[in-house]
Formats: sequence, structure tokens, C-alpha cells
Amino acid sequence: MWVPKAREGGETTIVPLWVSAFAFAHLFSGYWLVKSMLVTNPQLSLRRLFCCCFLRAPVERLPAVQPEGGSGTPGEDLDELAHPKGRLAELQASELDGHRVSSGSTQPSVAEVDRIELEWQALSCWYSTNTGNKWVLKDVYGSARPSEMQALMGPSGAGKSTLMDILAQRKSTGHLGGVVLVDGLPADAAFIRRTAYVPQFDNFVPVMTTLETLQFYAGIILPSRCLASRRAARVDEVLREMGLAAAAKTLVGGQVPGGLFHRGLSGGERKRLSIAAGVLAAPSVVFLDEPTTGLDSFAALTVMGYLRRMARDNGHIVIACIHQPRAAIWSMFDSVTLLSCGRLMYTGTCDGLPDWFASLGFDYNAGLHGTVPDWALDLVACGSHKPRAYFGTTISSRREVRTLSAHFVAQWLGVHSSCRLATGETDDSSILHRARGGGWGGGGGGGGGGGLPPLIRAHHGGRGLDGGGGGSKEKLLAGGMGLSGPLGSGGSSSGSSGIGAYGGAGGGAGGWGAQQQQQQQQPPRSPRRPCSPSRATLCDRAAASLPSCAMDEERAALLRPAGWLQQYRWVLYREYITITRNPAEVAGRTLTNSWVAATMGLLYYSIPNDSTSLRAKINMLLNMLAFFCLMPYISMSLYTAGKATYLADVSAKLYSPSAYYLAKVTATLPFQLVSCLTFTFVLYGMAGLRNSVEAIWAQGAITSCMALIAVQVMHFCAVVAPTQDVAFMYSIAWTCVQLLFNNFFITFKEVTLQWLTHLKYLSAVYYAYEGMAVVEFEGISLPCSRGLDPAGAAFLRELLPNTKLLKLKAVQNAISHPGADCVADAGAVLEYFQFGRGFKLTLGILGGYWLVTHVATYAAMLVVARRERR
Ligand SMILES: Nc1ncnc2c1ncn2[C@@H]1O[C@H](COP(=O)(O)OP(=O)(O)OP(=O)(O)O)[C@@H](O)[C@H]1O
Repeated sequence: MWVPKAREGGETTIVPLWVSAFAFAHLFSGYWLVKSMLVTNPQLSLRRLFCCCFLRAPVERLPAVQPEGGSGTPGEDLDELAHPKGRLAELQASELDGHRVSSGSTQPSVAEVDRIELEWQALSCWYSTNTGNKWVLKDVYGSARPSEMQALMGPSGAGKSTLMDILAQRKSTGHLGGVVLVDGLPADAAFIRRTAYVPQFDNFVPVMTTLETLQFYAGIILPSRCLASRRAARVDEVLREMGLAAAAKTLVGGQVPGGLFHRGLSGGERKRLSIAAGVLAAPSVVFLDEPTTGLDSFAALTVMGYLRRMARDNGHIVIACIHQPRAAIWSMFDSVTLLSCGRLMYTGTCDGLPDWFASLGFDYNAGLHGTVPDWALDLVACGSHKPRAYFGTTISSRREVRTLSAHFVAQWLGVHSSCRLATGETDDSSILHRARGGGWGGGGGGGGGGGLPPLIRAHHGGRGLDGGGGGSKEKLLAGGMGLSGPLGSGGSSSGSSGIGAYGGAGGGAGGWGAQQQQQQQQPPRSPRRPCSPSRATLCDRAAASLPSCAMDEERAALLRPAGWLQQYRWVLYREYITITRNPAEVAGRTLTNSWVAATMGLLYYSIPNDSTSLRAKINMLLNMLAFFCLMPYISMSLYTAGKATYLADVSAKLYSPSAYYLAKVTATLPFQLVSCLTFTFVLYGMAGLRNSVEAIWAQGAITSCMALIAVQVMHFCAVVAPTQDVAFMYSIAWTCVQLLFNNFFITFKEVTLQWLTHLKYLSAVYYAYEGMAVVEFEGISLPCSRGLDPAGAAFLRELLPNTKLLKLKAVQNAISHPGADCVADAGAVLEYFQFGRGFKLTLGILGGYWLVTHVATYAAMLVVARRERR
């Protein structure tokens, strides 16, 4: 037995216990503190310190790496930005210490992108509100092909995010309509695994490095079948692709819960890390929510340059919600979808946009309007006055928006006639009917598409994405529309004028008005054919191009989600890093506990081991429990930050809530126990409570349960409360119940409103206090030769001034000098408080209480995650 017995009547402190607990707390905290400092402060290194002190300082030759993005003008550097395997990227790749991979374009990609064609038809979304149905998206059509970069634009509230959420299969609120087609077939549930969604605001752990962050995402996203070496290779590959190789060991940076700020990646690098995390699993489609927001114009250009190159080289479809792109960024997009008030105003090549609106009488004037995207946004924005002097001829009402949108949709359906019937969309006549009144059509036609709205000529021309005027779609369209003949002047397939691949619906058919008549006279069409090559065809083609079956299997595996255990493992890894690198967590908590315990210990230092100590011991036990109720308040910001991380990840469907929850509990539990036991043992030893190993561990078990319960309640409050302030309010309500209903300040038998005492069943402190008192006082007799506490005896006399008996000398002697053989039964304390529950039962109740708090927290997390749906 390592705990020495206290000498009778002498020193009662258990020195080895509190000294070793106190020292351990400091060594433990110091270890984690230094460890986190070494990671979060790259200038600091033990080796460097050692070298500085004892050896010659090492001179490290750092390669002269240019600042990321190069030093030239954005325009000059664009080409390099679009080719990160160039000089700068190679230099960066060589910097990837410990994860060196050969750079260069000859290295085969670890994960090939499954190139798909995406199409969406008649997408709609509406919400039921108090004032009726609110349509936020109506009849939106569009498509995208491999390597295409598409901008999603529109004024605020136009429905861009809604559209992107629907396309990305992440929309789970509202009433949805329409269909998303992948290679001509309706997207199934597995489609989400082929997409990546890069949110506007990332959710990275500030104390993780770039490499660790990507490793985490690779671990979570890539399936368990993917070997660790392949996973590491993929991480390296993506790091290089996004020009982050040189920053692999740089902290992501930012503010950690508690307020400490770490310097880390620049805004542009951080955004590229978001994209890198998104493309790890080689998704076919990458959705980005405002990728340039918050970046300066050069960083924005850099980010978009990397995206452009990635899409072009790998075949990703990139769909990005974007506000006011600068001209250089605008030129990187192949196509644009323009929304206003939830309506589709245009979708097609960027070059075709001014043509389309010009055909409607809205001319673009660079001098007046600025860049094309600025003009387009101004043009379709409605709801406020737009003076002609600034805006020129413009769209000014919702009615106009609806009419023009219907007209565009009619055009789209005309071009994509074969797709239409799949959606259950209304027939042409109703669409065309809606389009009337816009005043287009008539005139022209014959050979040139003169009266033909330019969409037909525009979509998917431009930048050589399967450009060419005579493709199969052309024939398809011509057949479907009953229109034939070569494309007129608009049918050029040059690929540079926005005129091309989907052209061909114009020639000889006359103007738009003539088309309307023709369409209305069309007989019902045959069932639709796929608009794009079937998935089977694409897969066959892809399979044929693969070097081996193994590669095919690997690619197929990439589409399968990571298993629960794998998710658990990687979330555990992230939580462990989050906790141990935050000084406020492990080190801060353990140090605070040890010092508060030492301060309390000094107050109660060496309580005498006799009857005079009863009051002090009873008080101390309650103080200890009160501390465990209050201590978790210092960590409230950690719980609210954890909630934000969880919600962001779960809404991105990154992992299962149960994997996250269990990983978080596993990561935090050992550290919580260490800090709690540190407190208990330091105070216990300094005060000198019952000196037996069993009693020490029994008290440690009870205080641990109490501490874990309190922490869990704070966590629960942080999850259910909408804000941190409200979380504090909830937890204070709980703490009040703990402190008031524990039978100490007022014993339950004294309470007049007895029904109120039932609240004690909610008080963990009540159970814990009873358990601790039983462990401390049950079955022991204390010497009382020094009599009652002199202050207590004096209080008794003054309290009962008329009681003559108390003034008798004999009675006073009996109280203050009861004799050498006087024995006080400590069990009287238990009787007074009506405590009788055994230690094991108390521990069982506290354990149950702890489990209930966990179940409640987990349930609350599931509920808030459901509420977080978008
Ligand atoms: N749950 C909801 N209930 C009712 N209306 C909603 C709901 N969610 C979104 N909306 C409305 O849908 C419309 C489109 O929202 P959305 O976020 O898609 O627009 P946005 O174009 O992305 O806007 P911004 O550029 O400002 O982000 C907005 O008017 C918004 O108020």
C-alpha cells in the first residue's frame, strides 16, 4: 500500500498523494503545452534550442521560393497559375518534406475522374409559408459537360444556392420538382459521392497542418479499401495539383476556441485547401459556393486559375456560385447560368450572354455597363429603381423577369426537345404561350438564324468543349424540332464565338415566331432519348482506357462511402489533435484544476483527525462538488465550437453522427478524467481525508462521475441552445438545482414546501454528496478528547441565553473536556443529513445519470442536424 497511514493526532495530510498529483499535473500539462507549441509555432524547435545553447547554430539553406502566385502581373502569371506543374509548383513539390513525390506531368493520377455529363430539367423549389407558397426556383434547366466551368450568377436571393444544393443532392428542405440527369439517366442516391461541395466558409481545425487536414479528409472520404499508401499518394497528388506542396506543414491557422489566434495559411491558400479537400475523391462535379468571396483580387484569380486547370486536366465539371467576377476570372468560365427571382434568365456560353440579351433589345455597352457579368447582374436585378442614365435599357419588374425567363425556357426546350418529356413538363404550347408578349421573333430566319434567339447558337460553343457544329446533338435537335438544314450564319463551329456545338436548329425555319407556330403544330413526340451518352457507354469507354482491372476496382471503390469504423478512427484523430493542441483544453484545464485544488487545500490543510474537524470536512466535500459543477463553464466555447464543426460536417454528409459522437467522447474522456482526478487527489491529500486506498479511489470515482456529468450537461446545453449566451443560461439553471438541492444548505426535512424537494432527483450533487459523505464518515469513530469545537460551544451558549444548564461549570467542562476516552461517532453526520445509500448504489446512480446526459446530448445533436438541413 503506497499511502502511508496518518499518525494518530499528528499530521493528517497525505503528502505523497498530493505532491505526486500536483507534480504529475504540471509534467502532464507541460508535455502537451510544449508539444502543441512546437507544432503551432514553427520557429520553435527543441533541436534548434539545443543547438543554440550547446552547439553552433545550424544554418538552414532555404530555397528561394517565390511568394505563391508569382511576382508578375496577374495577366502574365495566368498561364503559370493554370499550370501548377510548372517551375513554381515543382519547387513547391520538392519542398514537401517527408512526402516527396516526383512532380511532372508524366506521373499517372492516383484517382481518375469519372467524366460525366450533367443535365437538369424543370428544377423547382417552393416553401410553404404563412402567406402561402413561396417559389424560390421555377423551371430551371441547364447542363454541363466534363471539364466545363460554369458560373452560377444572379442577384442576392435569386436562388443560386438553392439550385446548387439541388444539383449537389444536398437539398433536403422545401418542395422540390424537376430532375437531375447524369449521363442521361436520373441521378441516384449514389450521385452525391461523385460530387464535392466546397462551402463559402470552411470548417478547418486551426491547429492542424495543411497535410494533416487533407489526410483527415482523405481518411474520411476515401473508402477503407483504398490502401494507406494510395491514400497518401492521393493526398500528395492533390497537394501538388493545388499548389499547396510548400505549405504542407503550415498550420491552417485561425482562432481556436478560447480566443487564441494562430497564424497560418493565407486566404487564397485556405480556399485552395477547401478545394483540395473537395477533390480528393476525384469527384465528377465540384460545386463551389462563392469561391472568391473574402479574397483580394489576385488571390481570387489564383484560386480560379487552379480550378480552371484542374477542370481542364482532370475532367471535373466545376459549377461555382459567383458574384461580380473580374474580367480575367470571367474569361475562365466556359458557361454561365443566370437567375433572377428564382427564374432562369440564361444558360449557355459566356460569350452568348450579351448576344442573347441583345436579341431581346438589351444591349451591352462596355462604357456604360462595365464588365459583362456586372451588366448581366444589373440587368436582371429587379425590385428597385434603376435609372436609365446608369443602367440603360434594363429589366425593371418581376413580370418582365417571368416573361423573359419563360421565353428563354421555351428556347431551351426547343433546343433540348428530346429531354423534355422525361420531366413531365408542360407541353410546348403552354411554355410558348407564357413566352409571348416579349416581342421577339418574326423576321429573318432562313439560313442565318437572324430572328433566332442566340441561345440555340450559343450553348456549349465557345471554348472548344466538344465544339463543332455538326455533332449528333445537332441532328437530334433537328429531328426533334422538325427543323432541318444547316446552321445559318450562326452555325459556325469555330468554337470561339460562342457559336457551335448545339447549333443547327435555325436554318430555314424562319424567325422565332415561325418556330412557335411550327412547334405548336408538332405531333406528340416520341418518348425521349437520353440527351447525353448513356452512362454505360461512358463507363465502357473509361474501362477501356484503364491500364488494369485493379485500377478499375480502385476507381469503383472511390464511389463507395468510407465505413463507420474508418470514420470513427479519423474523427478520433482530428479530435485528439484539436484537444491536445489547444492550450486551453488539456494543459489549461489540468493546470487550473491543480491550482484551484492547491488553493483550497491550503485553506483546509491538514484538518485534525478528530471530532472538531467534522464541520470542515462536510464543508469541504460540498465545495469540491461545487467546483466540479462550475469548472466546465470555462470550456463552454469549446463545446459551442464543437457544435459548429459537427453541424457543418454533418450537413456536408461527411460522417455519421454516431461516429463523430463516439470519437469525441473517446478523445476527451481520458483528459477529463486526468484533470478531475488531479483536483481530487491534490485536495484530498492536502486536507487529509480518510486515509485508506479504498476511500481515496472511492472518492475519486464519485468526483470523476460528478465532473463528467457536469461537462456533459454543458455540452448538452451548448448543443440545444441557439447561441452561447443561451447555453450559459440553460447551464446556470442546472447548476442552481445542483447547488440548492443537495441537502446541505437546507436539509430537505426543513423545507416547508415539501413537493419542491423532489427536484433533488435532478441533482447529481445530491447523490454525489451523499456518496462522498458515506465514504468519509461511515463506520468511523473520531477521538473527541479536545471536546466540541470551542466556537460551536460558545455559539450554543449565546444561542440559548436562558438555558441555565449550559452555564453550569460542570456542563461546560463536559463540553470542552469530555475526557481522554471520549469517542465521537461520525455516523451521526449521516443520520443528520439522512444519508444512507451505499457507495456502490451511489456510483450506479451517477453512472446512470452520466449515460442519460450522453443519450440526451446525442439525441439533441441528431435533432439540430435535422434542423440544419438546407
Ligand atoms: N427555408 C426557407 N423558407 C422560405 N424561404 C427560403 C428558405 N430558404 C431560402 N429561402 C428563400 O429562397 C430564396 C433564394 O435563396 P438562395 O439562398 O438560394 O439565394 P441566393 O441567390 O443564393 O442568394 P445569396 O446570393 O444572397 O446567397 C431567398 O429569397 C430566400 O429567402
